[in-house]
Amino acid sequence: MRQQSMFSPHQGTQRMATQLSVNLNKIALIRNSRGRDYPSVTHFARLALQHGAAGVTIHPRPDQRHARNADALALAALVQEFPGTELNIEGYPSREFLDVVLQARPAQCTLVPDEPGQLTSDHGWNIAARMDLLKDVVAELNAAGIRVSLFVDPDPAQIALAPQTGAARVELYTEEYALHYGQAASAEILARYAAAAQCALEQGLGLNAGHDLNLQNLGDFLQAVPGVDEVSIGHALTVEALETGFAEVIRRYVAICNR
Ligand SMILES: CC(=O)[C@@H](O)[C@H](O)COP(=O)(O)O
Ligand SMILES: NCC(=O)COP(=O)(O)O
Repeated sequence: MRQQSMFSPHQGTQRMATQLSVNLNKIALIRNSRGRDYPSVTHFARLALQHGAAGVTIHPRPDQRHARNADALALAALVQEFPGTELNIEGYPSREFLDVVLQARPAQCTLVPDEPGQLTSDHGWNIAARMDLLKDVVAELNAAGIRVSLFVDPDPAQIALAPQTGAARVELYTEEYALHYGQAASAEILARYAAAAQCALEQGLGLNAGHDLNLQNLGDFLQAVPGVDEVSIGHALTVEALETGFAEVIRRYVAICNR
């Protein structure tokens, strides 16, 4: 049972479960550092789904430095083996990206306003400024039966515009929360995320969240921010998996060396 956070706007009420979508970008990054399919993105996707994840996420970037377009098709096939699970493909809606998404037909596509060479996603959409583009792209994806989520800052003014694009969900960009977690500013920041979430719910939007969420900061976020349908987590999750398993693997190698 999660502890109730002091910031929870829904204290005393039962929180609906949030779906975990495991982002496999960093598994792909290690794979790409050698020529073979090891570690295999589909193998780790399968492990995630076998162990209770509700879905998997990839964010193929234009330089294909981690998840690649081919991964989209392989993962689309894999989730079919796990009824009720979903593939989420994130990215900037270039023509190349949209063609990959339309071929893979994931349950969800998260549109992110990334520049081609961006290190990682670092801001949400200015929906007012990109309304025409977003309307066209969302219509194209919706026509293919793909639910669309828009990556947004925790800004009610932007979120209030999301329904005009036709998007069904928004994803709150959570780096600011994660960066300040446990610091003096965190209560005020969390309150802003809760207000942004409330705005999304009032607009009838589904609500996702992601970026730099981890085992430490996720629980308080979900207690304080109402109605989060899905979190997508990859970078910290991969590091945490290494931290959890590293010592044991060293122990096994040393045991072999000492035989
Ligand atoms: C859209 C988003 O929130 C990003 O967190 C992204 O999916 C992670 O991308 P990288 O793995 O390239 O940093
Ligand atoms: N949408 C966010 C995501 O997929 C993963 O972000 P991160 O956990 O890798 O920072």
